Amino acid sequence: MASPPQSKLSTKALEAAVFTPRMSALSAATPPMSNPPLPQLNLMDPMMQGTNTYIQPEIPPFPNLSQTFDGMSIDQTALTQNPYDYNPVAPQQHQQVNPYAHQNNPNDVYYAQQSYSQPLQYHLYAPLGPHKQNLLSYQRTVHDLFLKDSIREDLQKKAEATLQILPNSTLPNVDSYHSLVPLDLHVAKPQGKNAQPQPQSTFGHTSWVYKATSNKDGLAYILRRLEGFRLSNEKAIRVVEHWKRVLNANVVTVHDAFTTRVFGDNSIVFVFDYFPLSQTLQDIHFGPNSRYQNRHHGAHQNQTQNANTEHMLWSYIVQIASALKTIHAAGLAARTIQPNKILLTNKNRIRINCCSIFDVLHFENGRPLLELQQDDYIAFGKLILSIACNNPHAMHNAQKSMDFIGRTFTPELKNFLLYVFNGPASGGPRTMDELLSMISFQLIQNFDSSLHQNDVLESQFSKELENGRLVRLLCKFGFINERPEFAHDHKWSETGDRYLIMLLRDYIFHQVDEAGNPVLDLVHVLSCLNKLDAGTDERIMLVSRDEQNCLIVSFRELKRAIEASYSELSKRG
Ligand SMILES: Nc1ncnc2c1ncn2[C@@H]1O[C@H](COP(=O)(O)OP(=O)(O)OP(=O)(O)O)[C@@H](O)[C@H]1O
Repeated sequence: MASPPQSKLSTKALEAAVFTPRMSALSAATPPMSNPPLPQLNLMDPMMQGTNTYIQPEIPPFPNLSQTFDGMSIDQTALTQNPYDYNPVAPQQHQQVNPYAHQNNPNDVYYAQQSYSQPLQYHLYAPLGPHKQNLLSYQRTVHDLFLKDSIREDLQKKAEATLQILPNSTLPNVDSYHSLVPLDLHVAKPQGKNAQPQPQSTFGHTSWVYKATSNKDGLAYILRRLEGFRLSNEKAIRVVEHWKRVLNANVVTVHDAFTTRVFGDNSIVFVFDYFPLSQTLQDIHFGPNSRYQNRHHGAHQNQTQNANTEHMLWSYIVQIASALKTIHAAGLAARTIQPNKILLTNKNRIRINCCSIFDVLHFENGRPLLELQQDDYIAFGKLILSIACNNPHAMHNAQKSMDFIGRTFTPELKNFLLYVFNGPASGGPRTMDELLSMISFQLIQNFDSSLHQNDVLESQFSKELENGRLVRLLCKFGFINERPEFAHDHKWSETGDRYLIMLLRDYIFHQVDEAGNPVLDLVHVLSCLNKLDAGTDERIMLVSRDEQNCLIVSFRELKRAIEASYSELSKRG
């Protein structure tokens, strides 16, 4: 019998980390679920030939300045000015939630059907295995070999949200977009005497946000529809062409805008990039489910908490400054810097949403660009002030709020706010270059964090580097070994290549130790499969099942044998 391989991973360390026993223990503990039929994956030739062809599984749907300003105060005219007419109370009246972030609400118009609630079995991704400190430096757990569960689960949820559809939807196809799913749930309102008018969005029109799939490229997009809008000037909609060229990692890219009557009215639709499971800063910081809800920044928090809050604020400031730099350089103004129009798409990762809409809607107003851009700075300051004070109404008592900022955070933050509210001491207009030089140290710090984050992701991805190849190889094994229809075909199963492959499989998967116990060594399996796929010249000893014969054979020869058998199978198929 083949002796156990010299693996760097101890059998003991792996005992608790092997798939099968744990998975079955989990399934035993889990009440049986009425699972939908498994997706039909077509594992045909393209995959086996190493091409990137991927057959989309059918996913079952489920519901839901370097100048100090310390002695200065804020110019009251700047504070009373409200460039965007932003009313922080409005979002509460206009109750909207992301259906993917919440469970079904029976009052919701679209998601009352319980029947298609079928979440993925995330419990299967729970971290398992012994604690790191029990292991020696050369030992690894299974989880060290694959992508972190939290990242995989996050990506799974996002993919699931992207693929979600609305069964029995009566929503029409719009232009080249189909499979519309509404993302902002308009809560059912009482009818008749108590009927209330449909709430208006930031844009002064009833607005709807749909996720939709493009039939040009198959990708998911956001369609933002404004009801009852008549385009009076053809030129207005062409502004979007300028916005299409604004490519910045902190701006939600706009792709198109068109008018339509498919909803039975005159609507204008803007097409944006879709970021699954994103939430607005309004939801995150001031929403009913906000984790900051009962938190009072400042005196009640310790220094570490204040430092964390400031770290988050600088991250927001740097990202918005980057977006504004690109937007202003393109001869445009953002006009939507407000909490309900900034999306959080990942931890501390924000993007300005809905750019271009005001430019189209208020085209006729023709306000000077410089004025609009200066309004962006004030809106920027209001946003940061309200988040720093954890109070959407912080602007109502700006001086008190600024005193609070001065007591709680570093002087740099206060100086930043004074600059965006008051402008430079020289009295000229604010400029992005001046602002950026003021916050240059924070830019470097954020750049550094983002490089660290890249390194973490790269090391995570490297763990999955070879998995695609190995799965294809395992599939070939599965196709070749133990074919019942060829069981009595002497030529197929008993001789040459197939015999070698069978012994190789025993060598890789069916090793036993001196006491005859199975050796479940994942590192041995992975290293054999990698050597086999590479076709190395390393030779191994394969032992027949009756222990009467030994064969010394290289991985290169074994690879050739697998290729030959697989091509014979595909010829017969
Ligand atoms: N580009 C996008 N990608 C993914 N989700 C989005 C995108 N834009 C909006 N959403 C989702 O749609 C929800 C509603 O967005 P919306 O901008 O209408 O916010 P709102 O608070 O309802 O603002 P308003 O009062 O103007 O309607 C957001 O909470 C967000 O989850």
